[in-house]
Amino acid sequence: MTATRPIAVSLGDPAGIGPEVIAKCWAGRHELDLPAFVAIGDPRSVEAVWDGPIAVVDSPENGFERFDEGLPVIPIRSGGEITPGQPDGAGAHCAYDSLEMAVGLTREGAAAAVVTGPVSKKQLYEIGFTHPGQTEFVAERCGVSKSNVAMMLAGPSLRAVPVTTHIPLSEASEALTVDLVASRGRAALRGLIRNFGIEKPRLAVTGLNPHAGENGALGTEEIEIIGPAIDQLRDEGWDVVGPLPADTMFHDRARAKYDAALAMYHDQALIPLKALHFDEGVNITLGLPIVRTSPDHGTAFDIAGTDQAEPTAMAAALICARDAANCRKALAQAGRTGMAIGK
Ligand SMILES: NC(=O)C1=CN([C@@H]2O[C@H](COP(=O)(O)OP(=O)(O)OC[C@H]3O[C@@H](n4cnc5c(N)ncnc54)[C@H](O)[C@@H]3O)[C@@H](O)[C@H]2O)C=CC1
Ligand SMILES: NCC(=O)COP(=O)(O)O
Repeated sequence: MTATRPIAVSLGDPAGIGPEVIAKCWAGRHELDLPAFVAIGDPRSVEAVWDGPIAVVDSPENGFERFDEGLPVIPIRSGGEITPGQPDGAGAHCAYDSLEMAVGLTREGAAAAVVTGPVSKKQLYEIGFTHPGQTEFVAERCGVSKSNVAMMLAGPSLRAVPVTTHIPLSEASEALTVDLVASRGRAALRGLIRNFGIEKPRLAVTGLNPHAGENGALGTEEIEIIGPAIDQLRDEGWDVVGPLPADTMFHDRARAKYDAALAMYHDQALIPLKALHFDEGVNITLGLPIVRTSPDHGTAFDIAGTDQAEPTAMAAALICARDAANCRKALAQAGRTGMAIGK
């Protein structure tokens, strides 16, 4: 990461806890050893929950220069009043515009990485946001097909990637295909090399059904879809095991055997991750030309404005973004892409 390129952080929904956790990160930047960052969003959303110094800036470079003066914020004004815990349409537009600018600044190279603050999917859907989440939005802005990115939730002792993400559970089984499972698996494996520097990544793949289908007696997705996708990845030279029963894949001894778990649906991956690491979980989008991370938690409207929000997951997202950017830089300097083992 070059000296003048901070991380761009979109503040997320102005009525959520994004403004509070990023302000707390700035206040704790020395103890937490955080990289320089510039926030993007409405400065009033920070003022509503924090009485520390704010430096209104006009570019990431300017934010970097003034980082020690106050929390640097590139302003995106919300059209309405901001009341913590009470989201509205104007706030959703502000969250959307902040996200757009943070991604744009990172894509053009003015910022080293993007960290996205928590948004309310419901509020965004109501103003016409057509993507299931920020993951797919960033993928589209980067020109990457949504099936070639993967949403990884990462904590100190578990990394988990769901194949299907923000769709109703009743549709998850229908959405699984050999190609989708294989492409998410490939994105996960490449992502482990490119963002975490793991030279020979090991992937463990869950089944969908109880006991991974019990040899077809409890469901056939393992035989017809997940198994063939694993075979494809193995044929490409990747170290992949599965399909394994999901209920026995996440205890301590099991987790020691793999670098990431590929799960079939959202909660199959996110429940173990959040049970183990809610306060330090990071959401990282794999398969992008830029680095994008986010804290694992949401908008927490129930506690916004009450000074109860823990900044630790946001701090972990900043550190993960810095480390991933540095990892990619080191690979590039070695003339490598990180797209396959040894490559
Ligand atoms: N990265 C993102 O943009 C994400 C957005 N969401 C969105 O957030 C909204 C709310 O989702 P929920 O399922 O309620 O999850 P949530 O993470 O916002 O809240 C769940 C519970 O954890 C608490 N909590 C969350 N973060 C905390 C923190 N940093 N410190 C202390 N307590 C914290 C909340 O007060 C609440 O009781 C939804 O609209 C969802 O779409 C959810 C997850 C990630
Ligand atoms: N459950 C994870 C989540 O909601 C974050 O999704 P995204 O907005 O980062 O795609």
